[in-house]
Amino acid sequence: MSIFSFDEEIGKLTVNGSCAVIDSEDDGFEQENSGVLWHKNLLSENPRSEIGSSHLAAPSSSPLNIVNGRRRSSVYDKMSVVTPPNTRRLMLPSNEANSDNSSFCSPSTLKKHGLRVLEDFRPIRVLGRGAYGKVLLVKDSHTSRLYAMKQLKKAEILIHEESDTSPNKEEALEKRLERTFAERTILSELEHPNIVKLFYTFHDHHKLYLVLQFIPGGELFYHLKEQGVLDEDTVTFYAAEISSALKFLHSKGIVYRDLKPENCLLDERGHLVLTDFGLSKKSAKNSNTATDNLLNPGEAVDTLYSIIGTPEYCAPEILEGKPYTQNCDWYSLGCLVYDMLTGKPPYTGVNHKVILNKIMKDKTPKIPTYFSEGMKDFLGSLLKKDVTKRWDVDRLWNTDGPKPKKKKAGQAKTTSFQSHFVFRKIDWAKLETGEVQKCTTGPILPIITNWELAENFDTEFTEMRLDSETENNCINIQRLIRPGDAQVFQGFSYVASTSYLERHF
Ligand SMILES: Nc1ncnc2c1ncn2[C@@H]1O[C@H](COP(=O)(O)OP(=O)(O)OP(=O)(O)O)[C@@H](O)[C@H]1O
Repeated sequence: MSIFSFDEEIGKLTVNGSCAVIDSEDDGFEQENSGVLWHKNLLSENPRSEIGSSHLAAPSSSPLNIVNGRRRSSVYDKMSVVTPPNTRRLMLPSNEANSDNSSFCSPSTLKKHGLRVLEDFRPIRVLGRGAYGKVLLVKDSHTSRLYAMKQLKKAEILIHEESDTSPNKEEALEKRLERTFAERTILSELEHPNIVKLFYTFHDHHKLYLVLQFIPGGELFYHLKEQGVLDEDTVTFYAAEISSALKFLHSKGIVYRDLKPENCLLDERGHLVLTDFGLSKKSAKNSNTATDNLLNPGEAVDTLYSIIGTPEYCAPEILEGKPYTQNCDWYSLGCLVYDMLTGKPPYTGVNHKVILNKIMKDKTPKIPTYFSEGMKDFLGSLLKKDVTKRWDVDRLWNTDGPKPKKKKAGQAKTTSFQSHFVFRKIDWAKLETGEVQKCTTGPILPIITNWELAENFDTEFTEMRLDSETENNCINIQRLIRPGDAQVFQGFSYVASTSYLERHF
């Protein structure tokens, strides 16, 4: 199905491609005054901001970082970026193409065309917050089903830092737009038991909305904070579920690029679900082909160049600004496994340069001597800074043919990732068909007495008032969005197929 079909259909119904502007009462749940973006509040309340005012001035592109304990936000384009040769450019509209900012339609028009609108959902509480907006627990007013609604503020995506005088402003904007569409486009094409499901997307004057499956067990980050460290069996179970999701993504030509505990959620049975595909990248090679047109086993997706991700979990080749492939995700898996076992990733630092220096100084990461021999071997193979010596897991992956022999602990060479000693208790065949996820429980069973309470999410979010934005230091959105800017979000709206919706409810 064409990913841009809905808005394009509606576009045809309008005169000169313009639709009615949504009334001010159709704004988001937050009861913001129409057209107002609350900057000071966004900054002071953002729990991920540790940092000084220069970072705070630009939430959309800042390396927002830890404040409470270990929480880290992803880094976008703050660091220098070499333009990827295969980046698909979004066409920015010319000013005369649309001079009234009205690339979206009224709720009644959207409804008529089977699209969802904000008023279909009742907000219940805040689940989390990221660089561009909040994630809310919402209830469908028609069906009473619960969803996680990710809201992205258009102005945050469109505006530039006033201090940014670089000639590449337009290019940076294109990249932000591309990433915004990437999450919606990539998720709408995927179905895997360890990847969050996307049901609907739509947009109004101020925001873009992604209506996702609500994963009630909270972030792995939250459970790590509660438990400190996890035992090897628990960690290898999660590593197997993440690997299955990563291998699936790579086979579709997608690099995830943002593996970290904050993006790993636990479902009601304690199985791991990857969320936040805002930094994922689909290979240009097969972006115009059917989604089931797989790359050959082990074939690399296009080489990428953007420095992106969360530095503590980033592969050295990304931090160095070198070209990289999907193999970067396997290095990040090594960092995450190390983090779950020890309480922190192998290299930490205030920015990517500090982390890179530490990686370069070290011959190999310091793997604690108390780890089992199998785990030392596993981590040593994933955390190789030289990508040519690192495990090429996509090539080593093996579920076909006879069951591979399990390797002994400490055996460095393995012919199959799945047959490594650390995975000796994993039933890969059942994991990959989704039977494990459907019929068994994971090692940590989240306590859920009432799904609407979102008990496994940080109270700093769940106790946040839904209308917490205050009127201080507001910036009028109309001054920030230039005529024609809003047009760039055309094509964002989406409804999953009926069979997909039925399969997951
Ligand atoms: N489907 C979901 N179910 C439950 N909670 C969710 C879901 N999606 C996101 N969240 C919560 O909201 C938080 C922020 O979501 P997400 O990481 O997608 O936002 P983001 O803006 O991309 O963040 P970042 O700036 O860190 O990249 C998550 O860490 C999680 O706690």
